[in-house]
Amino acid sequence: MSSIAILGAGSWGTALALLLAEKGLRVRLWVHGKETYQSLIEHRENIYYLPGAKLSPNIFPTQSFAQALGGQQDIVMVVPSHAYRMVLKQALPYLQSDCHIISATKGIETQTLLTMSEVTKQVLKGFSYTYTVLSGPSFAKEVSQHFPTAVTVASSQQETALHTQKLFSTPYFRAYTHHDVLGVELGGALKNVMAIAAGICDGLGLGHNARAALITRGLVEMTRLGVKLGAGSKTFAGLSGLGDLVLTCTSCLSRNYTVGKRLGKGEGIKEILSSMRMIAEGIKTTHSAYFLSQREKIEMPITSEVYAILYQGKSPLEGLKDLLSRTLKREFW
Ligand SMILES: NC(=O)C1=CN([C@@H]2O[C@H](COP(=O)(O)OP(=O)(O)OC[C@H]3O[C@@H](n4cnc5c(N)ncnc54)[C@H](O)[C@@H]3O)[C@@H](O)[C@H]2O)C=CC1
Ligand SMILES: O=C(CO)COP(=O)(O)O
Repeated sequence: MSSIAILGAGSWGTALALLLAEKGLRVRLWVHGKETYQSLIEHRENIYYLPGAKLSPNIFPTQSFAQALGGQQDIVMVVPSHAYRMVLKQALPYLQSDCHIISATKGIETQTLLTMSEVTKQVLKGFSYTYTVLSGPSFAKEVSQHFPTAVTVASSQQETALHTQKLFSTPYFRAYTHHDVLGVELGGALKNVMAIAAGICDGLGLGHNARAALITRGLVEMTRLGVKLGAGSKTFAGLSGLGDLVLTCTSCLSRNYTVGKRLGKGEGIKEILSSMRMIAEGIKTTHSAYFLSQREKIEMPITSEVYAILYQGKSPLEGLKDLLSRTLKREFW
């Protein structure tokens, strides 16, 4: 039986572990927190991040990088983006040459403004490895319940993308290959900013028209930044851009949308964060995207307003009003 390592046992890491274990792989699941580890060992269930899904006997939780990574060829990175660099650095001594890193993390590093493939390149400098990003509209809960799901797996090398496609695909989980690593990464990260904006819009009770406009104009500014950074524009119309935008801008299952909705209803960001155990990547990604837009001189009005609401104390209603009162424009890309 072949095996795989997964670093990160939050909702997504646990759901992917279940999926791969069902395919007959032995999954070595590296767990960050003690409580989560105990829950996985004692209850064979991740009661904090994915309650209700029992672990198959093929999943082996561990807190040791040596145990998780020893002899592994395929390694899934699925920790929050702020922890990605540190976890990969800790993993490095146990990685074998020519290993395959599959990142399922969605985010842009705050200090460096780098995507996860770029962080990987820095940390694994001089080391031989291949890389795939897995992204797209995929709530962990629905995947763990075998609801039909489609994602994108992108690698600069076609055979690596094909390998990842085969590794993850099941009758209910369909993986499409792609070559545009940067575009797929940026789509998955930037949609979280728009999900916060859509949540704010709904929290304020501004209606469906406003939300549809936000999603569409959100896609425009995501694409504009992506293209400036070197991504392909069409990538953003795919599963990792439009697909994930539609999902997370319209569902209360999205943590980012929920953060936005609570902001729109009048709660403060500190209060919201102190009540959440799970990660809402969009909060940090808003910071990164805002500074990227400044650096690249790209107009990103929705991102700028979400930034002002999250980081400069602007009221959500003022933010939305300012978005609507901008000078009139042509609709073009
Ligand atoms: N949950 C979902 O439906 C999906 C999540 N993702 C992405 O997957 C990544 C992981 O998210 P989730 O699994 O949802 O997270 P989660 O919010 O369910 O759990 C967070 C996990 O991060 C761990 N963690 C916290 N601080 C850490 C640190 N310093 N070092 C290592 N681990 C640490 C926690 O122990 C926990 O296991 C994110 O980038 C997210 O955007 C992508 C697709 C779907
Ligand atoms: O990325 C996701 C689904 O594709 C999960 O979205 P949230 O992090 O907003 O819950």
